[in-house]
Amino acid sequence: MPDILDQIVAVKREEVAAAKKKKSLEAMRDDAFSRVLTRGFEQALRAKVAAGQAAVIAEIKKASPSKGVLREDFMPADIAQSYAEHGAACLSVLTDRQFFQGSSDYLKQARASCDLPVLRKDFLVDAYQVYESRAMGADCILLIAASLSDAQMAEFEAIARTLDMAVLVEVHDGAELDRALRLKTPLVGVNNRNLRTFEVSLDTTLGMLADIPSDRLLVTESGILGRDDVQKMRAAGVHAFLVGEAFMRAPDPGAALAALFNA
Ligand SMILES: O=C(O)c1ccccc1NCC(=O)[C@H](O)[C@H](O)COP(=O)(O)O
Repeated sequence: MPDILDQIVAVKREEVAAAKKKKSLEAMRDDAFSRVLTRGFEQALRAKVAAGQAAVIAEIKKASPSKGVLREDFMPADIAQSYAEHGAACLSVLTDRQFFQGSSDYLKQARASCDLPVLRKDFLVDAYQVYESRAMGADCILLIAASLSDAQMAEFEAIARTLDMAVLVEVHDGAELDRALRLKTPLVGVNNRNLRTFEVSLDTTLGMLADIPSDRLLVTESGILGRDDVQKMRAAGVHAFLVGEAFMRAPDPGAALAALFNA
């Protein structure tokens, strides 16, 4: 039985093949280039850190493979506005439908309701999806080292750069970090969740800290649930966070962000 990451990648390949039949690569590329203005994703993170604050990428996700449905009352525009009012640096919006109950419409609604830069949180397996990400309005894409070859990561990053999109490269171990550091992007996410087993440990980030060059901006991802977690990270010199579940389960996700990071 293939693990969950392999299942997701297989579905993504099928989705891309179907999408290309509806809209060609050339047409998608034209759409992407017609959207000229990106919002500065890296700049938004760095501004928070420079101000001595936590830089929070606040996630909008209805459900996940490991936790099921996180939030019934799911209104992406309202959630995005609340995040913006409570000091998020950026948004992350799940667009995968099958495994996360996400949608490209959610990304569009969230981005239209505030002025924060937006990460398209999905599983990219084909260059087509990089253009598609920009066409739907994303300011940043995610490259998951566990599911991409070096050549794919370099190709997708190069396309993202031509579209003025930021790239967050995600790793989970030292070997993936070595590969990620061959890219140009300064944004390195360390996912505390093993995407194949769902095991979560904040020691994943803490154990890799020393190997991340100082010119990279480390984003710790997943499993940040309480103020102790935030304090532990900040004491270790980690100031950028990607958080989903802790906010999604709260009545007001933005207020939960403030309580976790600003109280
Ligand atoms: O969240 C999952 O269950 C999951 C399963 C398989 C692949 C990816 C998955 N999540 C993506 C993420 O990395 C998280 O949504 C993100 O880092 C936020 O994590 P959390 O704060 O723990 O919701």
